Amino acid sequence: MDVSYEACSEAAAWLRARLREPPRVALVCGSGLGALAQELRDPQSFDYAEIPHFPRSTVQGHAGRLVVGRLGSAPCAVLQGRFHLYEGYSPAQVVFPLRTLALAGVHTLVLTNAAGSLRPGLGPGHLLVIRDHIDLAGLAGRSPLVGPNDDRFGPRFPAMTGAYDAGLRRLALSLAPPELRATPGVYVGVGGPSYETPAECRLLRTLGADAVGMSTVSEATAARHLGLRVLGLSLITNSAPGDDVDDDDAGDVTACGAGPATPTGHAEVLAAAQVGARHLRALLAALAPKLDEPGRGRTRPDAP
Ligand SMILES: O=P(O)(O)O[C@@H]1C[C@H](O)[C@@H](CO)O1
Ligand SMILES: Nc1nc2[nH]cnc2c(=O)[nH]1
Repeated sequence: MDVSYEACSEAAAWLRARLREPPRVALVCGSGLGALAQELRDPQSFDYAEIPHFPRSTVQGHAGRLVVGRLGSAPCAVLQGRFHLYEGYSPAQVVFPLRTLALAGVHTLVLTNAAGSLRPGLGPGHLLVIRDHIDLAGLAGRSPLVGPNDDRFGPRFPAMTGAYDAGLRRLALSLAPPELRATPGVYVGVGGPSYETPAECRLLRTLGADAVGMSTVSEATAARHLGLRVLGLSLITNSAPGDDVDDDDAGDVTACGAGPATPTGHAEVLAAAQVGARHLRALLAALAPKLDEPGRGRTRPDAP
């Protein structure tokens, strides 16, 4: 698959030729969160298979469709389906859709995901508003920015301090419906697709993570490289096994958060995400007027 700047530009031009107006905000739907696209007015919809160079979704709960419409007054593109490293996609393939949308006009990116809680008291149905992340794959050399740098995307060495926009985070925390018990925290991205062992959860907690998932970090890294403003929202679908869990008996014991210890399967993650999606939709509707601002464009502070 061609992941070059030229391929992204071709996909962006294909979209722009078909859209009533270029998108300025993009939203990536996490597992089971595709219903977030229902917030869009006057939607236009495209299967990923139609869009030049786009990868294909292989995971249940990721429809593989791009829906573009108005979120409040903001022209918004919703990716109903994302790509994960465990599907066999390279980091550059994982971030191809958001690079395309940036070239099509997007300046603000909302990343959502379904995640496991590592923090006591943070349980299924709660929302972690991402303050910072730990990119385990990226730290091990599987960043989407590895390889020759194309300066047209962004600089060779982008800063990742303040990667998640503080203003958007404050807004999300203040506007979230009370049912979501929204709290700021750190998301750790792991490779998957197996869920974590109790020992791995202990390790991740020691690293300072509050929630664990298999996505988002590559996208946030590429988005900052592009100079996009990023908001990250983790809907907690399960608690990861805690210190109190006997490794031989992990299924029986309630773990560090409320609710069931460790997901026993993706179906449970999808079911929990679908329950929380209703409140996330309300949050998006409340955030909509703040996501687009006249005059705002993609910023590349340290671009050459
Ligand atoms: O795309 P997200 O991060 O929401 O999906 C999560 C992580 C895995 O893909 C899957 C595990 O159930 O859900
Ligand atoms: N890695 C990981 N991803 C998830 N996505 C939803 N729940 C989980 C989890 O417990 N661990």
